[in-house]
Amino acid sequence: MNESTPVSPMMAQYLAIKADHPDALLFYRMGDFYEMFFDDAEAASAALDIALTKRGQHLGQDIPMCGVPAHSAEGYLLTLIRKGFRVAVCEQMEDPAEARKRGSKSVVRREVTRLVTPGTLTEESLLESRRHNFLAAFAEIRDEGALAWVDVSTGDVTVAPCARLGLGPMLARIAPSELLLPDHLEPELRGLVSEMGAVATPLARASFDSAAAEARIARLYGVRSLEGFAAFERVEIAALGGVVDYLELTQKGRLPLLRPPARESAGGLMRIDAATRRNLELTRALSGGREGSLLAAIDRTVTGGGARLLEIRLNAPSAHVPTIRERQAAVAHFVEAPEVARAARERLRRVPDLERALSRLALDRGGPRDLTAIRDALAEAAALRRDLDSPDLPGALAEAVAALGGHEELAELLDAALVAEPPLILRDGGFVAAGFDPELDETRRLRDEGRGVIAGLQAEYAALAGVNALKVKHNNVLGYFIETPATHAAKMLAEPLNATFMHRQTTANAVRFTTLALAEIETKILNAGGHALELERRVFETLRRAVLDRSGPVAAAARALAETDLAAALADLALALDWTRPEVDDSRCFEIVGGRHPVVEQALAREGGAFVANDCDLSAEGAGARPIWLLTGPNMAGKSTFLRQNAVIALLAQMGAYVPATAARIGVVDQLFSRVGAADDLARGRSTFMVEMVETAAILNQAGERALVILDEIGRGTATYDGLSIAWATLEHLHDANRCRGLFATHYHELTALAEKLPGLRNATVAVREWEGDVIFLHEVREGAADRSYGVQVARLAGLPRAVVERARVVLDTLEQGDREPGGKAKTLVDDLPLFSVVARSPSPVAAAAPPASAAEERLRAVHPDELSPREALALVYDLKALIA
Ligand SMILES: Nc1ncnc2c1ncn2[C@@H]1O[C@H](COP(=O)(O)OP(=O)(O)OP(=O)(O)O)[C@@H](O)[C@H]1O
Repeated sequence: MNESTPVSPMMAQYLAIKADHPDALLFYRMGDFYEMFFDDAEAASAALDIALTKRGQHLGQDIPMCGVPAHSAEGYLLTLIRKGFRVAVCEQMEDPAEARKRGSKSVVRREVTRLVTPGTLTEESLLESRRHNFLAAFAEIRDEGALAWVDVSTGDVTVAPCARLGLGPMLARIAPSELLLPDHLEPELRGLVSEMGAVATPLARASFDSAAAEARIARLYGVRSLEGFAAFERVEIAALGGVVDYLELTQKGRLPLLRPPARESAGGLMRIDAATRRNLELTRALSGGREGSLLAAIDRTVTGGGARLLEIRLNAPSAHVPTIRERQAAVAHFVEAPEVARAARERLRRVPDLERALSRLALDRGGPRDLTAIRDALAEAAALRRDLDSPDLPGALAEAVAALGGHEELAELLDAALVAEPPLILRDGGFVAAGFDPELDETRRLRDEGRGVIAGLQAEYAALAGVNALKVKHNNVLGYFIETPATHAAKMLAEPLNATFMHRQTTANAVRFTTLALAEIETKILNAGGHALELERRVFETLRRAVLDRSGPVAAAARALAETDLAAALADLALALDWTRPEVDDSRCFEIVGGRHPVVEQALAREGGAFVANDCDLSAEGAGARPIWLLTGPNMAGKSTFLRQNAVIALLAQMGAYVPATAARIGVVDQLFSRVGAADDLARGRSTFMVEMVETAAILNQAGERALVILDEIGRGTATYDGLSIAWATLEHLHDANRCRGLFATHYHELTALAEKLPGLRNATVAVREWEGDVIFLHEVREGAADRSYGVQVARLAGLPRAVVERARVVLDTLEQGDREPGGKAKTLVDDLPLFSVVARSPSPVAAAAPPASAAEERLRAVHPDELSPREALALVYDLKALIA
């Protein structure tokens, strides 16, 4: 170490704390700022775009530094977290005056009070109110795996078995922002985790030790054994243990209010893998945003909790018929009573986010507004219960409505204790209502009416001394004092007045005194402000305790509000868009009458277009069942839309919603697969065709009898004959081996011949009409096979140069005659057809392939503008218009 620049005590403290948190930025509190030093300062100043300065020296080098004001730290934290940093927040744990008492060299005691990471946020400003923010942990014991996930901001905890192979789909479904995993797995899984949009955080293996975990979790919930919650596997306990260990680490012992862990059994949910989610654009459109996704199209919830529940349900539709029916019944209740639903939604709109307020209070990170949020939410919940209560409520809704009430005592307490609109920050005070705490009222009176109290004293003392000119005054040296003109000095200093008035000072014209009462009042006034704040803190703590004592029922009310909101929102959607209640059962039926695609329909509606509804019957039961449809039809006809709409209808039905159709009967689908041929996957650096084949393989290997498989142009990413052969074999495999329900769209018309061989295959086509060389899309799905692709016509609609379109027609005709024989007619084409020979000879292939001129063009060519009168010119315009009409 460089002798000339010894490490300052503060820097020594900084370095010691930093050494405990090497992988986080250290927000080191200094007065009103959080300061960062060294590499942290350089990284943070770049990430936050703030000035990098210097402060002193360390080992002979300048110390880089940057800082952010403590009062606006949240915004900076958000930016840092979004950019992938973790932040250790280090606070001053004592008043600097305390530290000075220990000697001039002593440093204020500081401690890291919290580690801020993507998965552990609770602040309103750091979270999206309508989305969950999950922290997940993956554990493995031998060849069994489990995933646990928790939303610290709402207290939801879930755990499910999850083999390593299933981790990708699980992460795609839950979309955690952070995944904890044993450090030895991190290198292997890092890529997968970041592909799913999460940050991977490695933890020591000990964090996942199942025996220690069990004890840790039992302690957290204050129970002897976890058996009361569910029969957890060891590996599930290990995963939960990882979460709890990390929470203890990051929250520095202050644990969030976690609900008892729910165990998700395998088989209860419709399984949907990551690619299917992407293809169906469940929560994100292919463009990346929420806009254009199915979620955006169906979300009519009016509360944050309702929106979060909707996303969960959409991501994990049920495969359990009774659960699905129960949810449908709740929606149906509101569909049948639209007025009740409307009023309920009006009320729900006013309900603050109960779950998040509750969890901030539990973490002791809450403020007065979290208390008023709970007060207001409970009041609305009670009113909602009165509005909704009726003897004919279906099961799930009846349970929710019951949970909305029963909080009167807490609601009354909060109501009496809090002002209508409190300030944001606890230490500003001013949130406790007058009349709640007599001592606080008195203290505030002293603080606010200090002058009045002093004025009262002045009158009292003037009368006592018999000196009308007696005044109570204030200056910075003496504080409050009593002053009389010098003429009264003798009387004031003599008995009996000198027993009350104590001499402080004599000036040229006046004598100054104090009294015991005045000194007391002065201290009271001075302290009143601080004291009032202290009393308010106490009240806050009492209220916080009262809320936490009832956290179970309050959390249940929060869940009930979300359930009610979701059911009413789905009913609103069904009524507004004329959706129907699907019949869901354990059969292998799949009959949709008049089905529509909600996102495409909404997009068309915005442009004034109408969606053409289509039927689909993939039922796999009964004689003559044809559970697989082979769909051919021109480009742009609506094949992809049809495929997806049926998958989406199954999904909506199983999440418990109504569906965009006039009638629907669906035998529960336990796996949903949707693939589009040759989607680009440049991010993963695989060839498009490779991706397509990997994904197809996954389906062929996994899809069972209850699966619904949607394959859109599989095989298109390679040479025609290879593609056709792969599509052919895939179709046969789905039909014979997987025996699932499915839709298969293709441009390989050759495949339609398979319908004669495979009894469960039906040919279907999307109808178009040809008119004067153009295609008109009817968007109607009918039985039968398409006669051709109309690709050339579609290309023309797309604005391909006319010469290219004409040339393509000629090539197509020749190829069709030669039956796509690679070495045959195509070869002749290259040699014989005019374009290539023309290109060789003429610089203008466009002219060479020019089409015949239209009547209007011919008419125009014949015109000599110089010879036209204005009247003739006008007549010509009319003629031309008539010609092109
Ligand atoms: N049932 C429908 N009613 C009205 N318009 C529809 C319907 N289906 C599709 N469309 C419209 O047609 C457009 C093309 O549909 P889609 O992408 O499904 O066609 P496609 O046959 O899969 O085309 P390609 O073979 O080129 O992929 C959609 O964007 C939509 O605007």
